[in-house]
Amino acid sequence: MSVKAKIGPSILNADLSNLAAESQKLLDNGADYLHLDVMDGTFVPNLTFGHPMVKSLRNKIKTAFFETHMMVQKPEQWIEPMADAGVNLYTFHIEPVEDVDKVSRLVQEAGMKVGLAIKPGTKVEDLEKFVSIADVVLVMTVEPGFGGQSFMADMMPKVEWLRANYPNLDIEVDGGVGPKTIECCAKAGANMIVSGTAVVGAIDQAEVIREMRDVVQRYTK
Ligand SMILES: O=C(CO)[C@@H](O)[C@H](O)COP(=O)(O)O
Ligand SMILES: [Fe+2]
Repeated sequence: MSVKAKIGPSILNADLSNLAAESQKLLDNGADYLHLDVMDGTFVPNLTFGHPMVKSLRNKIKTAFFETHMMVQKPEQWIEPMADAGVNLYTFHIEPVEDVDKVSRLVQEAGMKVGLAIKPGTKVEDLEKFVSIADVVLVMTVEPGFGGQSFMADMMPKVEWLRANYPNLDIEVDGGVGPKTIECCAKAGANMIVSGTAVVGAIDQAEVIREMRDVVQRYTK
């Protein structure tokens, strides 16, 4: 296996009125990348922010790696604006998309890496046919839409299956991940860890990030 352990805090439950400072604090505390949750109120029953907010954040934070987790019904609609906003990794859900290959190509042509996400109810086999075009696959460990939910350990067989079949693939987990659930994710084979509440709400963010990275590193060696 030659994948790197990376911790990407989700800023969903941070103080969004103070997004740049909250994001910079996470980076200063050791975050490897920022996970920006974009929700359109249709694909999921919640609404967050779009490319204008991401672009404003990019103006303040020049070099960090930005992932947008696109919980939207029409991911093809936001490719150009998100590329223009300075997004590095454009992760979209395959469920509402008719032609995943085509949308992935458009993401690449716009200069971003491709992330493909599945909801808890989606079989890993549905993702398998697109793995070759993906830079990252995201296995959701909660129903998308809200931060602060409980981790679904029953999603781990999907991660195990992906790791067994794709030793060098970047496999991300998202939802309810923190110090209590990290071992389970790392053991299954996840190497990109999204963590919202557990990191953002921590008294010592640096310690929580370090602790989770250490656990993942033990399994990625
Ligand atoms: O995409 C989502 C939720 O839909 C996530 O990124 C969560 O927002 C992560 O937050 P926690 O579950 O870690 O609090
Ligand atoms: Fe997310």
